[in-house]
Amino acid sequence: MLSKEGVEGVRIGFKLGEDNGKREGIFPPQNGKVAIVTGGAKGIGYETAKHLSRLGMHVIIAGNHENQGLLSVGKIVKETGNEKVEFMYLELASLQSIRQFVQRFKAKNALLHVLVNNAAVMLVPQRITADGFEEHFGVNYLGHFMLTELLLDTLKQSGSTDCNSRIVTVSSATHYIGELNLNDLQSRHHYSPHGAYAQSKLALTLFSYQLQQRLAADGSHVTSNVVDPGVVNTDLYKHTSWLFKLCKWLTSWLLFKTSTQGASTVIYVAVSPDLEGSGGSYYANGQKTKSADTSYDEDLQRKLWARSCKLVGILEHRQCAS
Ligand SMILES: NC(=O)c1ccc[n+]([C@@H]2O[C@H](COP(=O)([O-])OP(=O)(O)OC[C@H]3O[C@@H](n4cnc5c(N)ncnc54)[C@H](O)[C@@H]3O)[C@@H](O)[C@H]2O)c1
Repeated sequence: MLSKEGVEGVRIGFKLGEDNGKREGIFPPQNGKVAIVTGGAKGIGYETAKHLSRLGMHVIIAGNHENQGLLSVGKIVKETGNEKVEFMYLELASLQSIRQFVQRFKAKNALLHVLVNNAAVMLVPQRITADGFEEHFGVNYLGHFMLTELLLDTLKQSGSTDCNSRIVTVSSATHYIGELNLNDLQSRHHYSPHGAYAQSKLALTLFSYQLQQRLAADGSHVTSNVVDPGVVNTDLYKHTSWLFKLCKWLTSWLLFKTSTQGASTVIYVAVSPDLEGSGGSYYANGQKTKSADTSYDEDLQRKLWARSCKLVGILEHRQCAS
């Protein structure tokens, strides 16, 4: 099957966005490329990892549940026939674990063409990470901030003019109602699970745009984009009320996307030739879309960046230079 560039393409079994039928999931093979998918053992991350493997990529599932990760690797190998799929332990709630993950990855001397910042928790009770960060902020945002920062040199080495490396950060429509409280990023004065999740997703969106600016300013062949996968029937909702779960159970066939549908925009942004060299955008339903006005506030982006460097203990002038 030929993709629109005339390259022998791989159909990966879904249609993109709401213009179903106009654009199908046919992408050029990605053999020889390497991807890391955080939280790739289940849900949207699993489908992303599976489809990237089907395209021939070497995929690393980075997650904090080893058994589940190994089971997912086995399923993907069986289903795609691609044996270059592996699990590597990564606990995003621990800066030490993130550092160790990056050390182990770098010891492989592999390139890195796609980083999918996908893992998340949602609506968890007030809890803190190993480093004392509020869990939504620490896992969803700061963990990925740190991971990306430590992998940036490899991403830069792996990208080229006609084949940029790609950072795909999974946000959520919830970011539209998010507020970033620079005076209380850890929600110590007031905690609401919804507010904390929304703040983490707004932070990821601000980060992704600021990262793109910095990458473009230093002429890197790396792009950074954000994706909203839509409302998807996954375990992310396990901390919701029983009433919500009942409604979800009754209506999921109608109102919720499947994980494969949820992964479609993530995969599109990770590999589509349409987006070569293009960064700094927000995608939903396979289309470039406007994110919340606050997310474009460059002053806020820079402030969050500086604060994040401080919180994770990275010198701002390292990669984070303003
Ligand atoms: N499901 C939806 O409706 C929906 C809507 C909008 C955005 N999203 C986003 O999509 C992404 C994927 O979510 P999903 O729906 O597949 O959820 P999911 O619960 O099925 O998967 C989340 C993954 O993150 C991993 N994870 C959680 N905490 C971790 C930690 N501390 N360290 C390492 N990994 C950790 C989990 O193990 C799991 O593999 C998330 O970023 C989520 O915010 C989902």
